[in-house]
Amino acid sequence: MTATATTSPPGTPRAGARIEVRDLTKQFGSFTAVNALSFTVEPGRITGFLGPNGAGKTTTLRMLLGLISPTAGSATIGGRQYREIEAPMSVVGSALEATNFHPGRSGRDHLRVLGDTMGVGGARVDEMLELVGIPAAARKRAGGYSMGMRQRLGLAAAMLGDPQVLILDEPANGLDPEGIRWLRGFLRHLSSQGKTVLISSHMLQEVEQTVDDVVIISNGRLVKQGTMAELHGNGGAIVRTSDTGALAGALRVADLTSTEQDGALLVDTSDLRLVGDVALRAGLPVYELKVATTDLEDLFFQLTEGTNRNLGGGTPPQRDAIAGQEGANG
Ligand SMILES: Nc1ncnc2c1ncn2[C@@H]1O[C@H](COP(=O)(O)OP(=O)(O)OP(=O)(O)O)[C@@H](O)[C@H]1O
Repeated sequence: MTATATTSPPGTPRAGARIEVRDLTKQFGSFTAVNALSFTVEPGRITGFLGPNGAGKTTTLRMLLGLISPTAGSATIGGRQYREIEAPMSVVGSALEATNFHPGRSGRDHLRVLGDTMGVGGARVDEMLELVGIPAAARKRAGGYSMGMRQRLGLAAAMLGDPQVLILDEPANGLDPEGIRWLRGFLRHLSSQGKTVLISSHMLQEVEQTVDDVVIISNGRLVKQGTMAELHGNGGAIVRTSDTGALAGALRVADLTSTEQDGALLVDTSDLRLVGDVALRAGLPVYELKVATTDLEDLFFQLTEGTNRNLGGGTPPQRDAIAGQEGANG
């Protein structure tokens, strides 16, 4: 890795910084886009910031990055508001939209201009283009880039200052399955170095194999924060036999609670051998035995869409009509 003012010495991964959002609220006129939102994002983990379209994800990220001011509450990175951070691009890298490149400038030139403002040299630019897999394409005009290439260029820009914290808005958008797999490996590598990674998405399924933790919002409010494992649930075991009542009794004797579900039993343990042994001792056949998993798509829908204001509820105001009220930073 090329030594620059902002690059860590080789082999000494820097610890990331925690993101803390406390009672964060943003109103556009009388419309509350983000409503008393609180959550934390830990270093060394990939956190998915999830919610349906219009839930308030981008608005939250813009407040976190000091692009708009909160109406109330706070959003800090490593204990400081973005605007208080010295050399912020070496602490926080972000890609909010994949489209804001000058169309006539090559991807490489775009990064060079950005690098100049950060004191980062051309070698680092080329290294980042290599890292995101577009070294050749980066010499062409960004106006001709596919969505996936723009995403990769945005990522390279976010990484230029070797930041501890990476904040990406819908980074999987426009990537094909191979691109999503690549992104997963890329982010996993960064989090394993102790960096803090926050990515937004309106689809849980899109990022379910990528993220460790989730923050789910709907209508500007938090509906769930937890680990992906918690979201999947401990599940329990599902067992199917010839005599459900008899197996339920045998499980009870073994101190296991079960409930009938679609002709099978849902048992409050994820130890499948234990359930199989109980059935064997009771002389009952086992037709099916598996860990019960949560249907994430269903869960996400239950948590969010049912109350989504953008699906027929209250009408948000026209963006442009309100945007002018934001002042210079809005
Ligand atoms: N400048 C603005 N003026 C008025 N309303 C706004 C403004 N910015 C956002 N909104 C509204 O706030 C709500 C939240 O928007 P936001 O872009 O944060 O949602 P999101 O979760 O990022 O959605 P998406 O996945 O579609 O990007 C939406 O109803 C949006 O129309």
